[in-house]
Amino acid sequence: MRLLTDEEIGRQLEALDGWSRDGDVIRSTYQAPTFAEGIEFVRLVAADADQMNHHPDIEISYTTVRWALSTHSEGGLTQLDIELAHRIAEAAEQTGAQVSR
Ligand SMILES: C[C@H](O)[C@H](O)[C@H]1CNC2=NC(N)=NC(=O)C2=N1
Repeated sequence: MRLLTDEEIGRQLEALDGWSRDGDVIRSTYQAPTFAEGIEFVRLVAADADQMNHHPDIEISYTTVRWALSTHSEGGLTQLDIELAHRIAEAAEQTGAQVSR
């Protein structure tokens, strides 16, 4: 999978609420209603990640879930990171997690 251009990344991030670029990584922070729902949120994304064979960095702190996406094998951002960010947004909807700013 090829690296995305700066322009491709910027344009696609406009359609992803709560995500921002930090160099070779895209990041977001979500708040889940409860710790258990935060874990369920992570569990749903874990299943998607295994299916895609593309895995996020995850930091869980009580009801706060922080995500960092990058394609390690390419050393930057690819379409897989954008796709996984969309799947995270869907899992958030299913578990009541909200973008945190
Ligand atoms: C062998 C396997 O395909 C690789 O280790 C995969 C697994 N998941 C991955 N996830 C991410 N985010 N980047 C990778 O380069 C990557 N590589």
